[in-house]
Amino acid sequence: MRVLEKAPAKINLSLDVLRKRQDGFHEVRMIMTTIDLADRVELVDISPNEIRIVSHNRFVPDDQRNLAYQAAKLLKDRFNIERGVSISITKTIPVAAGLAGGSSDAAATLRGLNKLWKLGLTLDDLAKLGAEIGSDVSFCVYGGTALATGRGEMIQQIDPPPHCWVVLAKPTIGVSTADVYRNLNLQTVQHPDVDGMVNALHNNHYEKICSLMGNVLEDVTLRMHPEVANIKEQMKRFGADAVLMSGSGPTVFGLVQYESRLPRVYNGLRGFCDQVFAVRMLGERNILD
Ligand SMILES: C[C@](O)(CO)[C@H](O)COP(=O)(O)OP(=O)(O)OC[C@H]1O[C@@H](n2ccc(N)nc2=O)[C@H](O)[C@@H]1O
Ligand SMILES: Nc1ncnc2c1ncn2[C@@H]1O[C@H](COP(=O)(O)OP(=O)(O)OP(=O)(O)O)[C@@H](O)[C@H]1O
Repeated sequence: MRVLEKAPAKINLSLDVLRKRQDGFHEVRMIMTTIDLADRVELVDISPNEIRIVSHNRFVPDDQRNLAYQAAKLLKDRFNIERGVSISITKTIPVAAGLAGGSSDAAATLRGLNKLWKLGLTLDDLAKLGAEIGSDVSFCVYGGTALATGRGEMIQQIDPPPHCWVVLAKPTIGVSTADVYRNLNLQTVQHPDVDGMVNALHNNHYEKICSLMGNVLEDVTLRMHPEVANIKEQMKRFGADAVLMSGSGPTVFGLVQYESRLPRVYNGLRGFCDQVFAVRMLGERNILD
């Protein structure tokens, strides 16, 4: 049997860090939403009792370091599954970009194996398991739009953003999430208004959403990689309505309300960055069911 799952990327419309915890993680309050930029994960039964990763992207590990491998191993061990699976990952989401590509592949693997192995688990069960793999995996199990708290694994679905376009530009550098959190100085951060953003989404207020976008990790990554600031500047100059770095970066995204404005922003950025995408928001609930 064969199961195909879509693994969409996320962006953070708002990302606040409250404190550092005893376990080394940081307590966050952030708003994540799914966009129409997705990897494809194909799961196929194989006769040897093993997990095989197939990916033609040289930046993606094909062994136990792959988050999709870890997702399959977790289900196999937890539910004593004596079956093999081949996991083919077709990457579209840039790697180490702040877009949760690996986390979304892991989440898609959890959803897909739940079907392939007929485990009968709910999305809540899968999200709980996903938290054992990484902080962003729980959100990626559900997709949609959510307020994420704890270390990012506590998910509350909220209203989706209005229909608009998202332009993404990923500079050639990769960023380590652990390094960015380590270099964050909580004494000096400007906290974004996360609750204001929840309200703006509820009221479907596009201009308010644009004005409230904020990410406390942005300054840290900008200090480490000044070229990210340049991309932000260019994206504003070419006409995006609001511009922010996603997650720990380095990808910068810009919101564009009118399709007529899109070519100017997209083509303008292509002069600065190899990896530029123009996609739709995909923040509605239950898109992955
Ligand atoms: C930046 C975000 O992508 C925003 O959505 C997430 O907070 C990071 O999620 P992630 O990549 O799934 O992170 P994990 O794989 O769980 O953790 C990677 C590293 O980031 C740091 N980390 C991550 C999440 C968190 N709430 N606090 C942290 O300090 C830890 O040093 C951890 O070892
Ligand atoms: N399925 C996968 N796809 C991409 N990278 C993976 C995968 N599994 C493991 N990795 C490893 O994880 C690292 C981070 O990649 P990923 O694309 O998930 O980062 P990210 O988008 O910054 O994640 P996040 O936004 O959750 O912090 C990569 O350098 C790669 O070695």
